[in-house]
Amino acid sequence: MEVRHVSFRYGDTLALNDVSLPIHANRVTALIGPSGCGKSTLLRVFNRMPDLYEDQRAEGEVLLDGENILAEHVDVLTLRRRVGMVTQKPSPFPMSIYDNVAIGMRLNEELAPSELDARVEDALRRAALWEEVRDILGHSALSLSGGQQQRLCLARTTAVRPEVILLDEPCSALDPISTAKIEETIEGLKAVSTIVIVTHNLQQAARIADYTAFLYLGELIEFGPTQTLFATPADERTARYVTGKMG
Ligand SMILES: Nc1ncnc2c1ncn2[C@@H]1O[C@H](COP(=O)(O)OP(=O)(O)OP(=O)(O)O)[C@@H](O)[C@H]1O
Repeated sequence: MEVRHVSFRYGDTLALNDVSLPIHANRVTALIGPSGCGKSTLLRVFNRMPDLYEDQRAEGEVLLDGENILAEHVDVLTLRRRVGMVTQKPSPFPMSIYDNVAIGMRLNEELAPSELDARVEDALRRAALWEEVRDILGHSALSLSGGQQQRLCLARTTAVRPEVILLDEPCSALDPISTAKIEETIEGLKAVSTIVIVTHNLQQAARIADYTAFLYLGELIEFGPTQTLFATPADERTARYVTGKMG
């Protein structure tokens, strides 16, 4: 994916100002920066969430396999199958664990029951949840713990095999053990998808991201391999942020 000169306004408020960066395939890219710098806005532009609101407007281009996904003619429902999103708060549907994972595939693909079972198992394994739920697949998803629900949401998103997975602070409501499991899952998902994650947790970015983008006041200040950005930042604002002296 390639972000080219993206600007974004909420009404009169400029939330992103001429942001350009590459999003490398089958790698994890972290978006970091102080509160209000535009991280979530950029993530939401990637699957055209702002289309739901009248006064929100993106300019510029986001190329996915060379096609500008911000173009008028792009079918947003098809796009959201290619670019899946997991939000901060776990939001399983009020149905069984199995159905939560199967629902997207049932809507989009014609699969035999045995194939569907296999894909559900595969998605739950990738989300490091299979061993915990294999005997209770018919139970309500709402009976799971917060950490399990978040891994279920990851399984639901990945089950339809999106090319890009967007994660908006997926661990902010989780304990350290669940967080470690999610991070392990993200590492495993790189084999099949490109990952973009918004995180406030700098240690998490350092642990899991191959590339990191630092945003400040709606502008991209610096982008590069995570190690470089943390160890030898080029911009003084990045240096202040990654050493905890800003925000
Ligand atoms: N629905 C909205 N309407 C108006 N302004 C908004 C809206 N959502 C966000 N903004 C503004 O856009 C800017 C960027 O917000 P955004 O949520 O993208 O930042 P963020 O970096 O993700 O912040 P945080 O880390 O606190 O989640 C902020 O100035 C914010 O106040």
